[in-house]
Amino acid sequence: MRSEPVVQVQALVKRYGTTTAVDGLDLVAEAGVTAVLGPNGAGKTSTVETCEGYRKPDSGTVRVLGLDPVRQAGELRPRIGVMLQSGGVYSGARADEMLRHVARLHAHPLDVDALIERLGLGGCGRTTYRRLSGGQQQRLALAMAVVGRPELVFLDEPTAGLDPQARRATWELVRDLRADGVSVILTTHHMDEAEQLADDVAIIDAGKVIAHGSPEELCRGGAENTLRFGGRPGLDVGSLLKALPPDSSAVELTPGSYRVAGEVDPQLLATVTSWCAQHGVMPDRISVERHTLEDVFLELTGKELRS
Ligand SMILES: Nc1ncnc2c1ncn2[C@@H]1O[C@H](COP(=O)(O)OP(=O)(O)OP(=O)(O)O)[C@@H](O)[C@H]1O
Repeated sequence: MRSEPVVQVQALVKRYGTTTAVDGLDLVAEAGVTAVLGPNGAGKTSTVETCEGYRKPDSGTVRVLGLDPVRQAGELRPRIGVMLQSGGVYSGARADEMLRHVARLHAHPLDVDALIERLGLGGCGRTTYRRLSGGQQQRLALAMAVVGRPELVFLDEPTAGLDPQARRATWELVRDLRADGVSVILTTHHMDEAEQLADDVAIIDAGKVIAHGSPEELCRGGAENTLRFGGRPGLDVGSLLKALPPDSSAVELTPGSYRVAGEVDPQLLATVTSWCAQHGVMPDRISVERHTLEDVFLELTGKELRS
């Protein structure tokens, strides 16, 4: 693993006329998989395209693998892979030709045939790009981004519109890239994708990073998690509260239905069950409601993600 961050963005500003798409954004991505989440128009694509060297910052600094993506593009380009949402491909070329062409531009490419099989493109190698389905075009774009064995790959919504099987194949490929020491910056609208794949998540809203951390850290840092259990009505919740860590709460919501809120971890679960044992309470149900990244996102931005 590299010790220096793969991406360092400081006070980035990107404007289009009177629209400020990126508004003083700071982001540090370490080696591994970083997911960039945000509602429509949050500035994700503008940020990522600036990192790829396709857009020039209005102000601020961007370093990718320690290099300036605009001024040192010649040095950077062979070391990164870029999956564009669309375009950049000659639509009359055959899928396998394009992939082999990109592979030849790199010193140590992946095995093209294995990659074609891997992404379920085996049947369409001889098909021209324009005749591929949307999902096939997307998988081909992914293959072209990774075939050169880059050190860092930018994937802009890699699974948008894919069927579940192609989505799983894409996830597997991202996991393999990570295992091979390749870092990935991934924009996505799928929370489960971020939760499944990312070491770190940056949530962007209105051109700024508003939260950054591992999925676990972000879920812990959001609203409290809760534990619910059912027992006989009228239990002494004051006594239960004394057994719990200081920032917890315990209430009887309706007769016989109890809710404990706070940092719900295995220790807290053990404390509640042990308190029940000491007081001769046999819970008839017990459940832990963990906050998902989706909840955290909604709390922070007040917006739903496009699905
Ligand atoms: N080339 C452009 N010219 C003018 N405005 C633009 C341009 N590209 C983006 N914008 C505007 O900048 C803002 C941020 O757009 P950007 O595409 O970076 O956001 P995003 O988070 O990637 O959104 P999405 O999830 O919808 O792709 C939006 O208001 C968008 O309309």
